[in-house]
Amino acid sequence: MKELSYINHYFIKYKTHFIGGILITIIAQFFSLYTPELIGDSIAAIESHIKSDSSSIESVKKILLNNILWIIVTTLIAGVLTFLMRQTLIVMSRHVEFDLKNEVFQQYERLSQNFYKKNRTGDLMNRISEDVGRVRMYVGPAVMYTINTFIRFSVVIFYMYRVSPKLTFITLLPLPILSYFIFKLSSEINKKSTEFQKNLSVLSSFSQEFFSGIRVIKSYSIENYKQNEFSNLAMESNEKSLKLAKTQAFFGPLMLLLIGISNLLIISIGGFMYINGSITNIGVIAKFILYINMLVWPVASLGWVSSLVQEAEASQKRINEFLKIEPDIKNENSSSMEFEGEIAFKNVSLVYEDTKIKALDNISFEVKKGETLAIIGRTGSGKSTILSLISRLHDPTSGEVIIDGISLTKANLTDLRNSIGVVPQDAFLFSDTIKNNIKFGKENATDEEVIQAAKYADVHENIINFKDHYETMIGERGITLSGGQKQRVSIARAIINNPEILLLDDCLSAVDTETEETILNNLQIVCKNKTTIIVSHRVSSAKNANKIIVLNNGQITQQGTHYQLVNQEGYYKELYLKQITEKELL
Ligand SMILES: Nc1ncnc2c1ncn2[C@@H]1O[C@H](COP(=O)(O)OP(=O)(O)OP(=O)(O)O)[C@@H](O)[C@H]1O
Repeated sequence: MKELSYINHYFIKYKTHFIGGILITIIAQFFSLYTPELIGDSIAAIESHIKSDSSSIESVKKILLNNILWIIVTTLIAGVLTFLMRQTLIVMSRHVEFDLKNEVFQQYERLSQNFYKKNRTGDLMNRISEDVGRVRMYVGPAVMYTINTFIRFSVVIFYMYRVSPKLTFITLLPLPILSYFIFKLSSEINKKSTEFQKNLSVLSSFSQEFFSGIRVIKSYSIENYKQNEFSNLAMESNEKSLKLAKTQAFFGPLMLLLIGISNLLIISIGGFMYINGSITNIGVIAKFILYINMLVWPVASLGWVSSLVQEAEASQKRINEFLKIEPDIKNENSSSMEFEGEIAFKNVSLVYEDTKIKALDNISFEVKKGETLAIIGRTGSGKSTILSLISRLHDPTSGEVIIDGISLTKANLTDLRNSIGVVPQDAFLFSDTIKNNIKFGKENATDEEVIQAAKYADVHENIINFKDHYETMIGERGITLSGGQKQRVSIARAIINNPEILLLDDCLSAVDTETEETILNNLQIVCKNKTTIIVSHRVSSAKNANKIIVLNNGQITQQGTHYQLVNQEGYYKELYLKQITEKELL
């Protein structure tokens, strides 16, 4: 219960539901106890009429009618109260589930990229769905059944003891055994159900990957191979579900067996006691049968509840592990800041923690406000890493990244990121309309601003050719954009907010050189007086920059203007000559 103590504050937050639920449960129990009492009394009335003949049939009828009416009324009240009990305690658990999901999600949002590299997406999804779901089972059903059992037990045993202490003791004997077996069975069911669930998530991850990679699968014609893989996984899942069903099938018979034993004990022992006179009427036996049947489910639920609590404890432990993680990148400054866009790297090195790759090695350069810097270099030379340091997705291992004279670690992270427009290499777009994807860069942008940004990114003409224009859905539920279209929508998204700093990570690689030139010319208008950093493999993207740096193995090997670099031996000149020749060949 140590881990579950984390959610105690939710019981305080929802104290009205919680306390209300307990009170309603107590009252419901009292009303539900009227039925056995009234049935017992009715049988006793009939018995005394048969035996003594002293009471007239009319008075017995009156007693029976009266009792039947009371049974209907009290059962109805107990029913309404049971409904209210669920409405308070189970509704409370749904609120807690909602809050906890939000809490976990907020934590996910705080955590930095390293966290996402260390944890698999499936695990992250499980924390927020299955683990939170199990904790809800503790807050809702487990708490509700425990309160219910405790109250019902106390009240029923008090009533039974009042009538016959000896019969009470004997008939209660099988109940702890019942509880023990149900506990064992529930644990087994939970174990098997977890295995089954695990298998199901493997199956759904497999299907998800299959759907995403359907183009590759079809082009390589490996449908049969994938079908076999799927069949094997489905078979495994089938076996696990059969095992689970078999174990679950024991539940009902076990309950019936133990109810049967208890009833047998009441009838036999109660019968002897009636014969030898220690019980005065048969109504007592009827009452006891009904009482014991009322106790069986709460006792059985104790076993079930304890396995629910065990599961919830394990789930909460996993959730707590995530909630306790402190993000590597923290916002240390909450006072609002405005950035001009002067960037300096001072002896910056970065070694990626997990791969131990030294992506940057003692890098120093400066970009003045309004200037454009181009970064050129072979693949894996560290270009994207420089951009990720400017957005502070990582912190350097040594050295300092400075913006407007302030070390990035001291800058307000939210304001910093709001001042930067990023076009990443992979141009990720959400499954939403084109308009919303562009507006993502500026929530309150007008339609005119969206269109203007798309025009600058040279994608407006493409968009208006789609049937639904800017309302066209893209991604899973809509059309598939070409690589170049995606890159341009992504550029529109980055420039719509008119950011002080624009980071373009090889984002024109999928467009032809003509479109590249149009976009670069447009960007010169948009980015007037803004700081721009362009990462590219093409000289054409870099040539107009105020400064170009050439990276190799994380080090700056050359720097200067296009004119200076084409006039010195090195990678830039080689690339320039190669790309000029390619262009001539076209
Ligand atoms: N998040 C990461 N974790 C670990 N290693 C990384 C990470 N990102 C990049 N690397 C490694 O760091 C090195 C530099 O990568 P980077 O992406 O900065 O190169 P790049 O010059 O942008 O390459 P490309 O031109 O192919 O995009 C590479 O060896 C890469 O494998």
